[in-house]
Amino acid sequence: MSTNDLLLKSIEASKHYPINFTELEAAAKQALEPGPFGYIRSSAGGEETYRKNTDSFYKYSIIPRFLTDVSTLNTEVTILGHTYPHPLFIAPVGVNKIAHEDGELAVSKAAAKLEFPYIQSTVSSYSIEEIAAETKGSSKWFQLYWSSQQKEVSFSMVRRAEAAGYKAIVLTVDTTMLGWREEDIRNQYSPLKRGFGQGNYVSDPVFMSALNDHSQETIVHKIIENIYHPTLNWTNISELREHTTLPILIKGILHPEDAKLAVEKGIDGIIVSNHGGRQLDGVIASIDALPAVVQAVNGRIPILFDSGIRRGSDAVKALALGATAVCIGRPVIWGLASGGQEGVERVLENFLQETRVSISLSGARNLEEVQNLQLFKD
Ligand SMILES: Cc1cc2nc3c(=O)[nH]c(=O)nc-3n(C[C@H](O)[C@H](O)[C@H](O)COP(=O)(O)O)c2cc1C
Ligand SMILES: O=C(O)C(=O)c1ccccc1
Repeated sequence: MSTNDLLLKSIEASKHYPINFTELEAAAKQALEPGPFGYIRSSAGGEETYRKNTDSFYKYSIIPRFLTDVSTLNTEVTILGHTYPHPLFIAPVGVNKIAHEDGELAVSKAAAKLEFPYIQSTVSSYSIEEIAAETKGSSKWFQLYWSSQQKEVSFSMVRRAEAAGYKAIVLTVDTTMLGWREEDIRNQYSPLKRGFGQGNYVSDPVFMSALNDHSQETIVHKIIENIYHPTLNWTNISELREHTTLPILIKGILHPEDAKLAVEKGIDGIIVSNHGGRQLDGVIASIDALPAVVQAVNGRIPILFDSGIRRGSDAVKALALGATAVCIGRPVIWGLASGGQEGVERVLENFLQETRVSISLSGARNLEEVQNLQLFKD
């Protein structure tokens, strides 16, 4: 099918669903209680970085080329030995059951259907094995939150991901502790304290066997204790390296020197991200951090990107600035909250089609040509 056929198809398919981010968020607000809605929507401190993440995209304008014959389009991207049909990934987002009962199962199934690689969070409501069983043959990566009290739990989860056919490990390094999130304080809302996000822990033999008892209170306490990991450092990454043959990516890089260090330490890829503004408020917008990181890495490892991607043209800008692929966060969860698996499918379909149309209308026919697009910066 040509891009045009697909575009018409998605116009039809989206008839009953919200289309853009603002509409999706409004629909999710209707569907959710203030606690869960606030948890997903909000970010850290005065939400300065949250606003900057999206506002900063406006500083970059695409300068299109015309008369290039854009009748064909190939959006394939090869990352760490695997080829993916498009450079759009699902960002790791935990505790999906706060948005919808089907949680990560709905998201991963929608992702499998539309061939978006799925990055599963450590704090998922469903386990690695439950998701793998429902999405056989699809591309999946595993995001790891380092277990500070029991690093054997980290190694066990990584082994399980490997056994389930996941293709990479994403170690998140910006969440040694949760950011200062005023909305959650206001709402007195902590998903972990309420027992969400346990799927990978309660199914983990190493985690469970170390507990004194299997009461909810003990499980919650131990997860919270483990997820607070301020000691995380480069030595832990070497240890992780010894426990998996999968490629390791680091998520949360913003400084070019950290990007260089990652390359020097043998890390296989990085994700430029500020966690959607949810960690340190006042940090640089993710899109503004990207160019210097791209320069520092100089093509040696793939660079994924997230934080602030709201539509296809945002993805094109990030790719043009040197990202190998981009990850979509909150839009997916709003789709989940408002329409379950079907809602996520609509969001992904719209993202895909807008990205494809945007690439073609900027005169590019593949991702190499997208990378060579010129951007004007205000
Ligand atoms: C509700 C919620 C939960 C998240 N959970 C995780 C997580 O478990 N692990 C992780 O690495 N990032 C997590 N993130 C961050 C996302 O991976 C991503 O960096 C962020 O959503 C990007 O910002 P955006 O959604 O504004 O585009 C979470 C984000 C949200 C909104
Ligand atoms: O809220 C988040 O951003 C996040 O990464 C997280 C951390 C612990 C539990 C649930 C989500």
